[in-house]
Amino acid sequence: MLCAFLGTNFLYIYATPLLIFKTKMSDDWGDLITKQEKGEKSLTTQIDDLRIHKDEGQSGGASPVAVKQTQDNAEQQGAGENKPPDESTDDKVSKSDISLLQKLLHSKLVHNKADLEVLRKDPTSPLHSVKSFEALHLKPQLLKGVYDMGFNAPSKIQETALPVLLADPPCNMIAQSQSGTGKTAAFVLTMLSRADSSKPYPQCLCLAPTYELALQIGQVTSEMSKHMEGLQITYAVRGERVARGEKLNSHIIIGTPGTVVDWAFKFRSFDIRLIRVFVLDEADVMISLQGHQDQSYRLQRGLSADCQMLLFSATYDSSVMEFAGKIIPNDPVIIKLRREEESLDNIKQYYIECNSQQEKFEALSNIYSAISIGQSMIFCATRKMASWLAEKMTGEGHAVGLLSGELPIEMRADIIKRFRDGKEKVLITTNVSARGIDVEQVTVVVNFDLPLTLDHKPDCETYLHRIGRTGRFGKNGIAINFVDGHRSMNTLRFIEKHFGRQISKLDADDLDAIEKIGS
Ligand SMILES: Nc1ncnc2c1ncn2[C@@H]1O[C@H](COP(=O)(O)OP(=O)(O)OP(=O)(O)O)[C@@H](O)[C@H]1O
Repeated sequence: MLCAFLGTNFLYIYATPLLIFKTKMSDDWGDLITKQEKGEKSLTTQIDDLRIHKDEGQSGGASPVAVKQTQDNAEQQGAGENKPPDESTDDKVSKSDISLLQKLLHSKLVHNKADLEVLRKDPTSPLHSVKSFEALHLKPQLLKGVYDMGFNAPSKIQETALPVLLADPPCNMIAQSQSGTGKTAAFVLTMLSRADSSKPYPQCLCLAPTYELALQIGQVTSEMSKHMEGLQITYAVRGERVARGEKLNSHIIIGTPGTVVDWAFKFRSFDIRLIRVFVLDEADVMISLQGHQDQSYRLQRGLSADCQMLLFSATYDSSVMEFAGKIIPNDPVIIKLRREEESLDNIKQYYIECNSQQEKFEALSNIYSAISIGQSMIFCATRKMASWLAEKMTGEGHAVGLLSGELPIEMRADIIKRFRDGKEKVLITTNVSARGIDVEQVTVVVNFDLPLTLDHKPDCETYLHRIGRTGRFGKNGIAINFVDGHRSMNTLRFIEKHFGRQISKLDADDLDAIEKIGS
């Protein structure tokens, strides 16, 4: 079935002027998926096959280097209630994978109506917001680059962050807001405002947790600076080499902590004391990766006292805050934009009792035949279950997308994009592989398996996150839960009680009743 998504041997992920990611795929996707299901070499590890090519004639690009997937603390998620925990290693998605996936998916701003919280210890730091980029008095070439990217006005977080970021004397900042709200653009703009291309040495240093995330930032930097003649960017990432004693004459370094530490302290390719802007992006991902925290501290300690220090994160828990406090110790302005709350308002919730997997499938078929469903997401406990269901539904003529955490990240992004574009109307997924994705046009969510935590307790937070995506923007949504036995009925009752919202019983054979829920 995946052949339908990827008809060619090569999947092109990017075709920007700067970089082209190209991955060689197996000729036979069916074989690949079978191997994957048998637990042979995971597709994720095949991201090793990725190659990045510099497009000649562009400045600031990376030279060809092999991409190696970071082996970081992959999160694991338990399988469904019918599976013992040791069978639950179905899907593993790391925080850096989720971050990259979000970057690949966010082609435009995520709007967030939540209130911005600003905290500042130093009352002299500026605090006003700007409604236009002109008001920031940017260099004309930079302003041109910003407009060329289609940015007409600052995003919500940029409105408040940019005046602080561009103030003189420079202010330190810790900023948290969900992915897609404009953080990268804000700090890239800051680096480009402060970099002086007439001085032939690195003045801005940006740390990202992984190779791929560093390249994403580099891409934005190159694009935004395309009218700034002479401005040079260097990637300090695995595979890039500097000769011992060789001095960098580029203005901005974007890299991962390990390589930057080597370049700064071992090879002395640049003088870290001359860095004017230090950015640490994706702090929450950074701390999930072994060694990155210590390397970041080491670099931070090498900076001069008047260097502007900035830290960005999509989440803001105590471990991120502790890290942030050490990286940015001096009077940072702290900006937080909370995620908009998900709610069960506007969502009709139902449950259907079934005795077996096959019965669940038949009930699902009845639903799809009785009501006209715009787009729907179906959540399964395990990858195996998701594949089984995808096959059955495809057999019934449904255009189905199957999202599995084992697939390489760019394939997952492609599957999600296809679903967003309406090319598939049904997206079947496991809990883990759906993390971090927002598909707003979904009208029906089906819990083929109810969500459970790793220790097999009802997972109310995940339930809300799965279902909460249907009833957005005042639209009505439908949630259908399959219950197969005593334990899952208890899970359902727990969730019902937790949210204080009724989950009504639906008879899978009563087509009239099913038709009514769709009206
Ligand atoms: N002021 C703006 N106007 C229009 N689009 C914008 C603006 N700022 C950023 N964008 C676009 O919105 C998307 C998200 O922005 P950005 O990548 O800066 O967000 P982020 O918070 O850093 O999220 P992520 O960490 O996922 O990259 C990008 O496609 C970016 O080009």
